[in-house]
Amino acid sequence: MTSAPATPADQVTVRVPAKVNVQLAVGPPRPDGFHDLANVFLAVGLYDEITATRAEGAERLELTCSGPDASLVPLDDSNLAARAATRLAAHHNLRPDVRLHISKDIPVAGGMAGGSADAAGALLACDELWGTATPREELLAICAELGSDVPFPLVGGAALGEGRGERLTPLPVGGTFHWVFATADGGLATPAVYREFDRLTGGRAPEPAPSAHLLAALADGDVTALAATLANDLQPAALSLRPSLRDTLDAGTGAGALAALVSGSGPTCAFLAADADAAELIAKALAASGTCRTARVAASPAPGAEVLR
Ligand SMILES: C[C@@](CO)(OP(=O)(O)O)[C@H](O)COP(=O)(O)OP(=O)(O)OC[C@H]1O[C@@H](n2ccc(N)nc2=O)[C@H](O)[C@@H]1O
Ligand SMILES: Nc1ncnc2c1ncn2[C@@H]1O[C@H](COP(=O)(O)OP(=O)(O)O)[C@@H](O)[C@H]1O
Repeated sequence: MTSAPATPADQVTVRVPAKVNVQLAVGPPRPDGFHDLANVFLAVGLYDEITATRAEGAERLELTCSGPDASLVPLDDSNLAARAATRLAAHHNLRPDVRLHISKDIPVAGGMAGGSADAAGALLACDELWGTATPREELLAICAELGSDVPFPLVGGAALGEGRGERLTPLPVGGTFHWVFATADGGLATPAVYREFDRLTGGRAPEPAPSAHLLAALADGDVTALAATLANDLQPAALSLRPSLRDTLDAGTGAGALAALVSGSGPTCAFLAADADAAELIAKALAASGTCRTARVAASPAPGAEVLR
């Protein structure tokens, strides 16, 4: 007996992770305004879900968003998920007749690359919905056009991002790391944080390089060694723009975190815990400290964007 031919799905949902930068080494500004980076991305188990639904004959792409931070997400053409779907349609000479829904759990403008995650998720969801089977290399190239951070959530796990962060080399991770993420009221704009970095460094930062100790700590799954090597060159700039983050970092280390740092351009603060139980205790203490909006636990590494069946 032969089975019926598969019919294309009318709806596809993709789950896609947030990131923390366990090392973010930033060089001087380039002529194009970007900065060369040694950006060690680690995917963490906080996820957005992107659902793409067939909308044949629709005048234009439709976009909705749900979740506690939904009101902060732009629903116009500037939304990175919408831009991703439009870009993939153009790549295949298709009309972007699709309805996208973002179920948002990643903090918005928090330095956890939620918008980038949505773009990567939308690309994968539309590729599956339209049956376009875009080769991985082409998907990654489209991601890199959309933003420096967009290729990573497609891949997940851990990776070194070079250039402006878009050129990825996967990294081995030898264990599970437990984190607490303290979100803040109000975001920080990434370009403003890079500008403040340039002001603080006088535009003369050294060329960035990955730390061999940090890569070894990741590969060994050694939480103590990782805690000793976490580094974010954008942290002084984020603290300069938002001095109250110092209280958040101190509250987490006071509650037993092995290390604390600003996640990427901030203002979310990341705390590395010895294990899952310690992470729960640190999250409770942070929530009670009055120094953050929410405190969430998450484990890493997390997988990259994946279709949920
Ligand atoms: C800082 C990081 C760390 O992973 O992320 P967040 O913490 O904001 O999530 C990234 O570098 C953010 O990447 P992403 O948000 O994709 O940046 P893009 O859209 O490519 O660029 C936005 C703006 O950020 C600045 N930018 C970004 C990347 C880079 N290597 N150098 C830069 O100077 C530029 O001002 C650029 O115009
Ligand atoms: N799908 C999206 N989700 C969240 N923000 C988005 C999205 N698309 C565009 N944006 C815009 O990108 C800005 C940065 O958002 P986000 O990616 O969450 O933070 P960060 O760059 O700090 O990691 C937001 O303030 C918002 O205006």
